[in-house]
Amino acid sequence: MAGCCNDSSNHVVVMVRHGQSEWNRQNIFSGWVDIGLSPKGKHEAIAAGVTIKNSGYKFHIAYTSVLTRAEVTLDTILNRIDQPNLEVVRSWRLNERHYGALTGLSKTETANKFGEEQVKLWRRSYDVPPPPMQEDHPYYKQIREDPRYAEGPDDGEFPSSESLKMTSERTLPFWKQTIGPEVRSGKRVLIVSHGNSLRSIIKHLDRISDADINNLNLPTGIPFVYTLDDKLHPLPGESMKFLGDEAVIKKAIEDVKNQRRSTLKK
Ligand SMILES: O=C(O)[C@H](O)COP(=O)(O)O
Repeated sequence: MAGCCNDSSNHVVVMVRHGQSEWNRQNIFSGWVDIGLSPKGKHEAIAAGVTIKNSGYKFHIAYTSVLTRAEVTLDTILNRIDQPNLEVVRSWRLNERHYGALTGLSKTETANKFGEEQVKLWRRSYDVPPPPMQEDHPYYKQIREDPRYAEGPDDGEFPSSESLKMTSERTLPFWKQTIGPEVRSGKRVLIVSHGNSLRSIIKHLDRISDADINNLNLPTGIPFVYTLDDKLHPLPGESMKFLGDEAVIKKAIEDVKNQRRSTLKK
């Protein structure tokens, strides 16, 4: 099987950011709002499945968030790789970072109002959270009263806005206590999640500094591979290896980076 390691102390984890969502397409902050995939996102999910299949990967278990855009991307991939019945663990801890008061706002209009620099801080800095979502926010009730959160997060954990650092405080315990032991036991793991929840895991794995994490933009729907040692440290040169066509990958990364500029007023 391609992508397999004979050395049992090496562990393969494949990660994918969900395909483009309707709000990615419209350039709107989504966070915990349950927005579905756009037509392009559905194609990206299929393409991700084809790429993973062509690379020969098979999995023992998959992890995803409780948001539909990630679940649908995962299901699409599993169908393409002929593993529709794979064990799937869903957790709110892999949700997108909570975008607080910015949720539902246009990224372009927000940049026009608060300035590009401020929006870049909110979107990409390590420890600057967006303003909190108050109870009168149009999406507050929809998120807080969603039955999928009946089992958690509890009131104390439920975010009203999250920086990347705050996002890490829920993703990394899940990585270390739930996913990590499975990886170490020899299971091949697939994770389908979100731009910022994955950035928080990548920051940890690759020991990226608080300053440098600013520059990491994850493309939608492009699978990438980590090969880890027994301590779950990436092997040299085996971090974040994107699968697929190089030009497509480069363009997808640029598209995410330039999102806020796409219709910025002159
Ligand atoms: O929540 C969102 O709006 C996106 O999924 C991630 O957005 P970002 O690239 O602006 O962080």
